[in-house]
This record gives sequence, structure tokens and C-alpha cells, in this order.
Amino acid sequence: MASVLSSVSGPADLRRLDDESLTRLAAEVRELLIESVAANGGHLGPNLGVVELTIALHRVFDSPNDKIVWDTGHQAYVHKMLTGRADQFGDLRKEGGLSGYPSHAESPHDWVENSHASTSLSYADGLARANAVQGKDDHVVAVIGDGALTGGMAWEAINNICADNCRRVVIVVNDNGRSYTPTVGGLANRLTQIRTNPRYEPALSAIRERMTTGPKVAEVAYEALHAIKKGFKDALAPQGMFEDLGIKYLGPVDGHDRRAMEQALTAARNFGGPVLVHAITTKGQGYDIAVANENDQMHQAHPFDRSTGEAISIAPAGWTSVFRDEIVRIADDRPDVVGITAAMLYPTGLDAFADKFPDRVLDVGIAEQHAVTSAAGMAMGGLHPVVAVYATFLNRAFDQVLMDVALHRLGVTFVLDRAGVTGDDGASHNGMWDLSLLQLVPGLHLAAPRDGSRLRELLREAVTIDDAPSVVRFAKGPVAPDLEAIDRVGTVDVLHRSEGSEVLVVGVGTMAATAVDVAQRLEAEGVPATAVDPRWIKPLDPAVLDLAAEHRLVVTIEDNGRQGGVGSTILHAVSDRGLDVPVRIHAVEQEFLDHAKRDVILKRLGLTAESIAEDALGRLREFSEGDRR
Ligand SMILES: Cc1ncc(C[n+]2csc(CCOP(=O)(O)OP(=O)(O)O)c2C)c(N)n1
Ligand SMILES: CC(=O)[C@@H](O)[C@H](O)COP(=O)(O)O
Ligand SMILES: [Mg+2]
Repeated sequence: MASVLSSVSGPADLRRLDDESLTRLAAEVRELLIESVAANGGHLGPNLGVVELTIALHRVFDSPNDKIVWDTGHQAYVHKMLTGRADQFGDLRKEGGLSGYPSHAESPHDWVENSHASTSLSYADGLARANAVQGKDDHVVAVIGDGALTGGMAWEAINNICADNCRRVVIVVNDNGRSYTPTVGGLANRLTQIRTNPRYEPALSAIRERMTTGPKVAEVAYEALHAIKKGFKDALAPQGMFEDLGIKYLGPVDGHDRRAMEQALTAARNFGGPVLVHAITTKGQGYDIAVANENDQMHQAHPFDRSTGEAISIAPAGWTSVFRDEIVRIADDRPDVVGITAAMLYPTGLDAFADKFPDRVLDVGIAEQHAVTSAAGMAMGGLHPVVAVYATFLNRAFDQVLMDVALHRLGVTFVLDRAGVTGDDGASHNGMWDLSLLQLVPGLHLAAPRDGSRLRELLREAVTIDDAPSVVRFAKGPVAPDLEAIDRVGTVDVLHRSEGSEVLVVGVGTMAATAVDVAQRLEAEGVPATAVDPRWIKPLDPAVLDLAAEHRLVVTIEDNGRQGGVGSTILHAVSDRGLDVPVRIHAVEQEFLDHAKRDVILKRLGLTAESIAEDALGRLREFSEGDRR
């Protein structure tokens, strides 16, 4: 039997399918999701949870004329399958293959490429305003998860959607009760009451009954939802919270009942003002192993064996696991140390700390700005908070670091995982702006460990700083093997040194190993070189400049942005000191990097020992020629 999915190249095809074909389509989509994520890795749980919801969306709305915005974008695989890209899932998240997030370059159906959560309602408000100003009547739909709804931006948008006049925006809350772990916060508690309320099921079947019989389904649907909801209003729906802000609440709707979803979305589409459709879904729906996975319901899976759900290649212990263990040892010694996560307890490695000291680890939801400023409050109150986030997500809390922590000289330690080029998750996930931004923060101390031992060492140093923010940032992936220093000059570790050294190679974080490799390659070409790891990037130890003054060439290597990076800091310091030594900076030009594996990107950027050594030799030859002329 020909596959239904292969007959669907866009929403119009969906609208021609009958119920039986649509049921088969959902099954085929799930099969393709499991198969392609098992092979390539990716976001399995979130996408299995939105199969019926996405089919219903694309049957009720006319994408791309109607604009569908996916919050965070990690749950847009089904959207991609239904908009003509099903045959590309063999290359999901591979270099040159399908992105794991919406992509303008892939399709006009895709709008928001940023994988940072809680932005969709603001985009939707802006799109709706654009429609109003231009007199356009297409629809704007935002799909936002219960986790993303804990982000402050979402509430800024909700506050605006009906501020002046109420614009037509359809908000679909995909409520599966989870971020990675169960979603936290007052709103989440309220939404949870719905899913666990014994009267939810009877109400839902009553809604379904009323909605699927009788004429003019849309109006009946709308009245049905309201009539039944009024009957259960205290127990079932937080509509007061939204309707007080001018946003009609429709729900709760079974997000896996495609027909019920279509009825609710049709009612929302025809409503003529802002409407919120509250869909109740299950993360991982259709793959029991994912649903049963207590940790994160296979939110983000590595390639796995679909019969067991187990990862195929167990990644060696990563940086996160080193942090996970050391923070517990520190917490044992320091009762004032507390941990804060923004809905990423396991991914950032605070889980062991939380298991041992449940009262000293706080999950604030996807709310990095609140995480930072509440940490400032905790520091003011005598604690030493450790805020653990992915480097890229600290971008949105820069002002809080600057004005709420640093201005007040507060001892808050930031642990930035996934610093540098991460790769798979595309441009907005690379941790390559934090270092440049944080260079601007007066008094802030920033360290980049080169291996596990240095992570432990620098983390312990960081939590002793109680009069300024401190930062320890490290890469994604397996932790680098320990690289012992042969000397220490100030706070700078010397990793390799040659008599009569001509080239000073400065490696930042994991690039310290690359720096040693470069020094050895230069030596093999008859050019003595020294490799160092600054450890503390900010403030930069003057010892780096003393070393620079003894060399013909300084080479710096880092996998973060050039502007504000270590290389440009050294370049300016060399110039300020009046040293006559050229500095050759190897960093990431301020660009948005397409998705690919980290090492593939580093090679493409020339951030490899071979390429850097060759470049240095070329520079030295130029100097010699210049000397001869
Ligand atoms: C600002 C920000 N912080 C953290 C993350 C990491 N993250 C990606 S998806 C996710 C959970 C999202 O939960 P929800 O919105 O409920 O979507 P679901 O996966 O449940 O469908 C988190 C925390 C992010 N993408 N953006
Ligand atoms: C969508 C999102 O932000 C996260 O789920 C991210 O994909 C996780 O990345 P890691 O695989 O590096 O933990
Ligand atoms: Mg969720």
C-alpha cells in the first residue's frame, strides 16, 4: 500500500485526506520520526507529542499564507514532513542536511529559526500587528510548549496582544507537562491540575460528544467548550488568567484527538480575536519507551536502538559529568552554595546536587533572566549561588549579569556548559557570544578549563570569589584528557616550551590541546614554540604579555567570536603596552554557523592544529622576507 505521507507535499494535500488516511498518516509520521531520530539523534519526545496537533494545524490553516510559528522550534519535525520534506529526514541534523529547527532556506513554511525558547508569542504579536497595519487578513498561529510558557518573554507578549486593540493571534499551548523534567512554577501547577483532575476526562468526552455531532461544527464546538467549561470551570480551565488579559481560552482539548483539535482550531480561526487553544498532549506519544523515560521522555536523543531506547554509542564522560560530581563535593564543603537551573537540571549536571541537597537546588523554569537576578538576591542574602545554563542561553540574561550581579559586586558563579561551537543544534545554539559579552562586565572573573582537572580546580577557585561574578565555561562533548602543565607563570599554565622559543601559542579552554599540537608542529619545522593556557581569561594575567614580549609571533586559538575574544584582548593589550609583536588570532568570525558536527565546523573554520601551524609558518616566512628586503 502506497504511503499516505509520500502523497502529502503540502497542506492542500492534507485537506483532501479522509479520516482513515489521516489515521494512517499519523502512524507513518511516527514511524519516520522514530526511524530518523534513532539513526541521527534529535528531538524525539517533543515531536511524537505533536503529530495530531500538527496535522490538525495544517488542515485548518493555510500555511504559508497563514503563518505558523513554532516556539523553540525543536518540535517542528512533523511540520517539516507535512510541508514536503519527509524524504529529507535521512539527513536530519547532518551537515548540508535537514536542520533540526525551522529554516527559511528550507521552506517558506518556516518562520522562526531561533532555538531560544519563549519568543513565539512576541513574533506572533509582531506578525499580527504587521497584518493589521497592512490590512492583511491572513492568520497568525504560535505553538508554544508549557515549558516555553514559563519564560518571561511569553508574558510580555500576552500583556501586549490585547493592549491597544486585540489582534487576531491563535496561541496553541502544547501542554505535555514537561520541559525536560516536569515543568515547574505556579502556571505549570495550575495546568497540571487540569491533566490530573478526575473530571477532566468526562469533561473532555462531553466536549468531544458535543463537538462531533450536529450542524455547524465550529460554532457548536465553541459553545460546547464554553458550556462544559463553565460547568467545570474551577477545576478545568485557567481561562480567567487569559481572559482577563483579553485572550479567549479554548480547552482543554485532547491534543492527540485530531478531530477535536481541528474543531477547536477552526473555532479559534473564526473567532476574530486573540484565542488560546490549550492542547493536552503526551511527550513521546506512540513510543512507550519515550513516554516512560522519567529523565526527559527522550526530549533530546542520541542515536539509539529503537527496541530498547538505549543510546547506540555511549558517549564518553562529558564535561557535564565532571561538573556534576565536583559541584556535589563543593556543596558538601560549602553549605552556602546553592544551584539554580533554568529547566535543564540533567543537561547542566545539577541533578546529583539536587538529589543530595533537594532544598539547595532551584529550577526556575525556562527563565534565565529570573535565574540570574534571583541569584543576585540569594547572594545579597548570604548564599553563593551557582547558576548552570548553556552558554548561548546566558545571552538573554546579559543585563542581569551586568546590572543585577556585577554592579552590586555579588558573588554569583555561572557555569556555562556547551560553550564554543556546539554544532548539531544550529546557529542559535553555539556558545560563541558569551565570552565576548562577558568581557564587557566590570569586575567579572572568567575561566575556561582545558580538561577535567582544570574544571574542578577553576570551579573551586570561582566559588571562593564572593565580591564579583565568576564564570567557568566549557565545551559540549567528551571531556579532554588531562594535560598537565610543565610550569605556571602567574596564573598561566605553560604546557609546552622550547629553548629560544619564537612563537607563543595561546590556547583557550579545549583549544589548549590544539595549541600544544601547533607548537609541536612548528618545532618539527625547526621553529621553537611555547604553548600556554591562560586558565583565567578575564582578568588576563599580565604574564601573558611578559611572555608575548619574548616572542616574534603570538598565535591565539579559541572557538568563540573574534570580537571580544581572548585574541583581540591580547592584541589590544600588546598594543597598549607598546610591544612590537604581531598577534595572529584564530577564532570564529562573528557569523551564524549552519548546523554540522562540532569537529566538522572547526575544520571548516580553520581551527585545527594543521591549519594554524601552516598559517604561523607562512607569517614567519613573510617576516624573514621582509627582513631581507
Ligand atoms: C532560552 C532557552 N533556555 C533553554 C532552552 C533549552 N530547551 C530546549 S527545549 C526545552 C524544553 C521546552 O519545553 P516545552 O516548551 O514544554 O516544549 P516540549 O519539549 O515539552 O514540547 C528547553 C528548556 C532553550 N531552547 N531556550
Ligand atoms: C532544543 C534545545 O535547546 C535543547 O534540547 C538542545 O537541543 C539540547 O542540546 P544538547 O544536545 O547539547 O543538550
Ligand atoms: Mg512541554
